[in-house]
Amino acid sequence: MHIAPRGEDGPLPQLAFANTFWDKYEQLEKPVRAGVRKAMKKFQQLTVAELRADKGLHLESVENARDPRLRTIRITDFWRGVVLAPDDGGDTFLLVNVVQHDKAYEWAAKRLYTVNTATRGLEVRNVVAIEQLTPVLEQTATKVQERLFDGFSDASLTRLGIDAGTLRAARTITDKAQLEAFASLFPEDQFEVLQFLAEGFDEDTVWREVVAVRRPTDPGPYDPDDLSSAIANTHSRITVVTGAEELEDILTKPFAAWRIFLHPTQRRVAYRATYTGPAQVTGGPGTGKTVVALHRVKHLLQRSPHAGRILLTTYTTALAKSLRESLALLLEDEALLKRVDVTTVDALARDVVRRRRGSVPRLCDDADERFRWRKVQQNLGLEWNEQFLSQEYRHVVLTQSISTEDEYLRVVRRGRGSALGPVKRTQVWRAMRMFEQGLRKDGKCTYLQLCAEAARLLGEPGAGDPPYAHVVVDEAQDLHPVQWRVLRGAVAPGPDDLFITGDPHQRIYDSRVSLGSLGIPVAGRSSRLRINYRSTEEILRWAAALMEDEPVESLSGDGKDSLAGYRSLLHGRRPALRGFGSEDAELNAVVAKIREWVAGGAAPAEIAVAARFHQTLDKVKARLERAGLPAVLVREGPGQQDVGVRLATLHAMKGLEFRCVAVIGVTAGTFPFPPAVTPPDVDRLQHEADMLAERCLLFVACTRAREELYVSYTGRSSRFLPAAADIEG
Ligand SMILES: Nc1ncnc2c1ncn2[C@@H]1O[C@H](COP(=O)(O)OP(=O)(O)OP(=O)(O)O)[C@@H](O)[C@H]1O
Repeated sequence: MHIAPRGEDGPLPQLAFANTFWDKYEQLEKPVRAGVRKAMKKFQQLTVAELRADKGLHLESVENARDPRLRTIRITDFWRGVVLAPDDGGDTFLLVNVVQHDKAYEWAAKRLYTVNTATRGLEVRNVVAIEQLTPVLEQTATKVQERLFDGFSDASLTRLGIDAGTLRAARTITDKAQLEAFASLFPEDQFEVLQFLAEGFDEDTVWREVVAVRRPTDPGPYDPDDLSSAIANTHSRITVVTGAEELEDILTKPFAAWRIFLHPTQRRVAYRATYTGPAQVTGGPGTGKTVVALHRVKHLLQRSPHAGRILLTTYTTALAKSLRESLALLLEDEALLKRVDVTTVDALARDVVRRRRGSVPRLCDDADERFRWRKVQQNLGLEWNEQFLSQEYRHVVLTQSISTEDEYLRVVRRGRGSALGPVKRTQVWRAMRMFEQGLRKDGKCTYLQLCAEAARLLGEPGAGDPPYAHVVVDEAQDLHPVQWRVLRGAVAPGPDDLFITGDPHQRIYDSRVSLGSLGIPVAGRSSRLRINYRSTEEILRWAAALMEDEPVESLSGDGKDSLAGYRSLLHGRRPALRGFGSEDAELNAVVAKIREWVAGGAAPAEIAVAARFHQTLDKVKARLERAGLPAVLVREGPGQQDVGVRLATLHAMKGLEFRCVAVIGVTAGTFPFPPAVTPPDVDRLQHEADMLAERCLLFVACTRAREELYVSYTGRSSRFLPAAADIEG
């Protein structure tokens, strides 16, 4: 039980906020928010006895309440707060909602708060709705052969924390859709248990993944009335406020739920005291991998307040900028923030080379690189095209650090699906040499060559201590083995050296790695996140179907990864798929769609249009501007303050998110895009990898949408899309 500090006339209360309150707080009008602040201050100034007697607060019980501990308090003349107040002389008060006057009583009357027998967390249910629904469903359930939870005994369900009221309702459920209808009615932890079971997980896995991550290590005897302990156990939904400053801080700053309420699995992996070596966190889009990476940085900084620097990396400069901003939100202490470098691996490599060698060669961009391979191919009159040569260089020569012809002649070309005998290898090697010499002559290098050089410098004898105490990697799925070598060299092997987050389903640059072989073994230190916090379930299902349940190579390269159990608790409209007879009609339709979104309340900056080609985006921009809608190209790096619909290529959508997303031009000729896919007769494995990367590209773009997803094409639709819609226009 919480022991409160004593005021002169008794204990001062302990104040806590529930997520049900935060969900709506930001949308409340200013005077109502001011009322909340004023009321909450009283909880820090008055003793429990004074609070109960305070006329301004007017702590009042609710008529016909199913939970006698629910009270309402005055916020303004028209708004009331709903508070769970102990009726046993305890001192913890939980603000659960702020609702318009009459509705506050109605809301409160239906709610029942209970302590979960297994997780020991505090849960809320709409007990009135459940009791009304259950007898109706019981009737229909008798007519059905099989119900969703028939395979689980009452004892198993009880062990997992399902209590009598939930059990009776759960026994009536026939399918997943019915279960979803209980999402906002059932107690939260119990609902998650049922969702896991419905997804096919067995009892022990559910215990491990849902119950154990929440249950305190030493739970002691179960006490259904110990509100304070239950509140303290419910980190994922309740935040306890300790001081006046903290209260002011959280009520006045823009609220970002991810800073405070972590899912138990997120909290467990981010705040685990220590990992004995590299640790890995995977999960589908929007499951909070970036959030976990940020909290891990916080944990590492706080754990050792004076020791060593931390590197936080991500894939692009734009994402690094956004990570830096988020980290500043999470860490209020400037001194801690200064100990973190947030950058890309390429920028780190450039820095290492510049420091050690005094200068860095000029970098060759993708177009230049392609041009150079084409020239090499033509000069030598080779049978392989530029794409094949470039991939051979990337996947074999750089990956396996091949530096001599002899090594190349002997190497096992892992991951390649084409045979090359010694004569052919000699020819290909000549191409590799010519490519490297051409770059050297021009004082240039590719990014990957720069990384290879940085990794070599970091590993050189006498190179000194690695620059970082800890490395945290976000968006890890697209890193090439030489980039991993840079990271490996940037931190000494040991406990908490590398913390890696990524999603192999979002691999769009075909980088295949085996982390173990790079000195980054993650076995036994891997976790998975399954709940999507970004998109609605409707968007998520639609997007996941694009992947056709195709198992993809895991992040660490030692098995397969799947999206099993991946889901969202949010619901919304189903994504729209539309086909058009001409590009003109398709472009007009996307402009009309954006107008509709804006009219519906979305700010232009909350909307994105994604297309494969820059030219398509330029056309969209011109039309939007003609329609009086501002638009900005993401490649120009707009800041948060810039208004305008965001226009991005599909590759540039990685890591971003928007309220509404339109993905256009998803036609048969662009997905898959023939120049991006190696023909199977050139290299079978590369063909498969390229096709998968094309699918992933579409998947990534579609999973950026929070509320609305719209996909369109002209003529014939891409084969990755579900059954074609009727052609319009
Ligand atoms: N515990 C949480 N509470 C509230 N919001 C959360 C939580 N975790 C994540 N989010 C929100 O969900 C969204 C997705 O989170 P995040 O970007 O970390 O996911 P991700 O797994 O890195 O996504 P992706 O792989 O698609 O880039 C963000 O808006 C984030 O703020």
